[in-house]
Amino acid sequence: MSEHTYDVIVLGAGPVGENVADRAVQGGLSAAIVERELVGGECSYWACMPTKALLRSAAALRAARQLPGAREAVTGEIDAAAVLARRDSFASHWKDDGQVAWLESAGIALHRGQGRIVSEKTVEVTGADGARVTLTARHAVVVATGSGALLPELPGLRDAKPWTSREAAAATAVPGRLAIIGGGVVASEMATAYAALGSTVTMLARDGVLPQAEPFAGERVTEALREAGVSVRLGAEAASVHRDETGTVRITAADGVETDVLGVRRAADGGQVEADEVLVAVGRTPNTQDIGLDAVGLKPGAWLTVDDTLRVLGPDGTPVGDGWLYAAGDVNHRVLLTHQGKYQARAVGDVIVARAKGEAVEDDRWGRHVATADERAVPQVVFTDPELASVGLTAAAAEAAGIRTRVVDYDLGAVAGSSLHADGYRGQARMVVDEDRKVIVGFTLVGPDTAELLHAATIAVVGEVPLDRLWHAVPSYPTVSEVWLRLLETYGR
Ligand SMILES: Cc1cc2nc3c(=O)[nH]c(=O)nc-3n(C[C@H](O)[C@H](O)[C@H](O)COP(=O)(O)OP(=O)(O)OC[C@H]3O[C@@H](n4cnc5c(N)ncnc54)[C@H](O)[C@@H]3O)c2cc1C
Ligand SMILES: NC(=O)c1ccc[n+]([C@@H]2O[C@H](COP(=O)([O-])OP(=O)(O)OC[C@H]3O[C@@H](n4cnc5c(N)ncnc54)[C@H](O)[C@@H]3O)[C@@H](O)[C@H]2O)c1
Repeated sequence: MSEHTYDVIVLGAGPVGENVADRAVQGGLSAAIVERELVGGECSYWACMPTKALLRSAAALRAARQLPGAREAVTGEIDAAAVLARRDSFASHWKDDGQVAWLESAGIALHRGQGRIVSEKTVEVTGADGARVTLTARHAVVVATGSGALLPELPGLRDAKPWTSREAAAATAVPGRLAIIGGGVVASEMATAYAALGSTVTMLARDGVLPQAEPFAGERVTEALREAGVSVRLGAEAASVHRDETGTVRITAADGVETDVLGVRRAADGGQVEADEVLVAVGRTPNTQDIGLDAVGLKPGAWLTVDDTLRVLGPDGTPVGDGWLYAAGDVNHRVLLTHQGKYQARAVGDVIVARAKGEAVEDDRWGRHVATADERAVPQVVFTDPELASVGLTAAAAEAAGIRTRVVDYDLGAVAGSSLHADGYRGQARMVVDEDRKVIVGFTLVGPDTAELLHAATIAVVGEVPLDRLWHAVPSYPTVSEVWLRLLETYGR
């Protein structure tokens, strides 16, 4: 068994692990990363990039079809094979040579295999051939092992060979009929993608569509999915799944309660759904089952709880050992998004360097070594059509947090820039104002091509820019961003 010592050892070479190691090396430490599959992680090969590639061509086609003059130039239908081929290239054909080359250029050592913590600051790596390597960290071990799809205990589900987000992202053919269990982000994006690629899609959205977002956003996306031919069954809950000998999957749905877009509640249709594939998209589970957590007194299979500088906390609420164990990204369950995980990674890499060098730790709110934005300023774009772009708190979440709020809504389609952007542009914007501090604590946009508008709102929320100063941030005419002015005018001066 070979042995190596580094300043920092990172478990998992997803986007988060890569960034932790990079920051540590940039700070003058040595770092090794352990990866059991592909360097680049879920995001690169089975999540963010391939799914967005599946969605993009249809969005461009929709945009062209909404404009006279351009519409006439669209003479055919979407070419699903070409979309899948473009997706393949965005998943780097499921090869990680490019990212391995980047690790080398960044001075990060790579050990391939399953990493397990065996004792304080010590990790054992078991390669595919069974060979073992022991790695010892001088300063820190960082768990960045991410998450996997959660499969609920549903009679018949596992035998029916369901798709998870991985199979949906990497499919080699478009199924004729696709059933989706779930109504969250993966379910909504994949319903949008596969409906556009030609599948007949049925969504069993037990808890509604995008229930974490402002209600108007989920309603607009539900409406749009239905306009695109998706059967959205709000309130319907899958009770059992069976794949017969012909390959057809039958999902029996229990009756539920449906709340329609006007808020009217009624009994939801149970019954059966038939499909060629069933995608299960009901959330994630942490990749901590087999990483040796028991060796340090933690529970295998659990999400890792962390303090402000992302050190893993033990059952007694204090950092494990002398604070040598950190967790960043999906695995700490703070925010399951790539950009937010990478933000944590920068804080973790830098704080490990600071502690190693005996420098001051800046762990006050918005300090260099903490991920304060995770608490109340998380931006997210859901790439449905229309897109949902949001940052910070919804009106309901702000109220629940005890903030005295005023909610301002504006019809996005009524902005001059929107009507130019697309004929029949439909959308809505909401800003949630903290009335005591006169700053924005939440912002949501739902409408075509709103993704790129989000960052202005993120800066306003993170910067806690006072509303009276925002009046001086004048949006250009005629852009969709003029909604900022309209929202301020509606709020009043
Ligand atoms: C379908 C889908 C679409 C998404 N789209 C977006 C999006 O558009 N934008 C966005 O911001 N987020 C998106 N996300 C979320 C995003 O994918 C995750 O937040 C992100 O991948 C988390 O990064 P991570 O590095 O923490 O974990 P991962 O990307 O999961 O990487 C963890 C790595 O650790 C490795 N690993 C695990 N255990 C071990 C071990 N014991 N030893 C060695 N290696 C190990 C894994 O093989 C993996 O490579 C999406 C998620 C899904 C499922
Ligand atoms: N564009 C993006 O930013 C993007 C895209 C995809 C995924 N992601 C991230 O990946 C993570 C996983 O996405 P996801 O869609 O799997 O999770 P999610 O948490 O967004 O949605 C899961 C949904 O399933 C529902 N649900 C839970 N158990 C259920 C059950 N037994 N039957 C029916 N419905 C059930 C929940 O109410 C929830 O609405 C999310 O945190 C998300 O932020 C981000």
